[in-house]
Amino acid sequence: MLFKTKNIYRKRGIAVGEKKWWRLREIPDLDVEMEEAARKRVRSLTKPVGSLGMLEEIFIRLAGITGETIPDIRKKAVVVMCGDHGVAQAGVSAYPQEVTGLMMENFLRGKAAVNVLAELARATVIVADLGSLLEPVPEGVIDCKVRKGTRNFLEEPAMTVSEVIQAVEVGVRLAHQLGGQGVRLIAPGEMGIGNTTSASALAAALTGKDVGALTGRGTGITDENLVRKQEVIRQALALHQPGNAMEALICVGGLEIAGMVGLYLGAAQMRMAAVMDGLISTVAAAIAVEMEPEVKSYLFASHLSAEPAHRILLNRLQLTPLITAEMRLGEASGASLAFPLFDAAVALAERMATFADLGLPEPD
Ligand SMILES: Cc1cc2ncn([C@H]3O[C@H](COP(=O)(O)O)[C@@H](O)[C@H]3O)c2cc1C
Ligand SMILES: O=C(O)c1cccnc1
Repeated sequence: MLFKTKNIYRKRGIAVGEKKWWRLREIPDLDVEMEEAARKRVRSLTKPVGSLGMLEEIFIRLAGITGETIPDIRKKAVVVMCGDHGVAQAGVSAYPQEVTGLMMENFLRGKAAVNVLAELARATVIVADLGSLLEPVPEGVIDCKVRKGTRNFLEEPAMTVSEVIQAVEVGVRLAHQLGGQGVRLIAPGEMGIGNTTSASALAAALTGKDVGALTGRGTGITDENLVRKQEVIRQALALHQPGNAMEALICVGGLEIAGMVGLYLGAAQMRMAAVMDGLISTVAAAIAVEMEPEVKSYLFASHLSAEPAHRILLNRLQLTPLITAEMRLGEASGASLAFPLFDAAVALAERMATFADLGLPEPD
């Protein structure tokens, strides 16, 4: 049976937007005094004012996030959230659904792109299964499977309210655990064949932008399949008519995307800086910001994906990507690639001489 989201709420009696069930802790404000001290420190360094560009901004915001004069960001984690998508049956990806499970095993062996890049950045890689079709969940993967794949959102909402709640909570709790272990920089990543269709539909629902303008080729689909992908998204949005971000997540989202929403919420609650990757992670971050606007202060954009919706979402979040490398992979590969820039930002502020060290007056 087809039904609209509002009816789901009525059926289950859950006021998803009002109860703030994801708020395991309050999101702390940034430490503005520490930010001010960091800004002063950056100005005092032996270089023209502003010449280290975004590296300066990173250092200042990290100081505000951590409350530390020299933020200790040695502990970094990449969390690859995995889930399959019912809509993949509509022929919207260039690859079959089995690839999701195969890639999970690849992550475990340390052989995926994200493993290589995370290792270079000395970041830990954690893999969590929220909804893959793979059974049993391989040892080494965190088993938090809510359901084997989402429903095909061309026919019915992808998830139920309670499934979304479970998946978001997985992310929030995982972020809390990592924060408790001293992780200061987190990069939510994902694996899920078909998830650029889900993410583009979410981006369209969030921004109201034209589906034709924001839908890309994901894994590299043909012209013909791109037209089909756009049609799938239009049909799904016409069917469900989501009225807000949470309704959109329920109707056209994914389990791994909901889990990433939780990671961003949990990261902010734990004063962790969250580095976004490409389209899928950014749409999850944008949903988290809709749920809790304070999340935005904890977000950093790593790279600009070739997916057109990514630029649109970054503009909406008013964030500038550090890297433009025409990547379109996901997994948190772009975020991992950007991790060393964060170390660079801190090292520069910590180790450069100041004008005072040279016996020169500071710039006005
Ligand atoms: C081998 C392989 C490795 C990947 N790693 C990330 N993705 C990326 O591609 C998928 C999204 O694209 P689409 O919507 O077109 O299916 C996601 O799983 C994403 O993380 C991969 C895709 C493949 C094929
Ligand atoms: O932007 C992304 O994250 C992306 C793009 C294509 C395929 N998978 C992920």
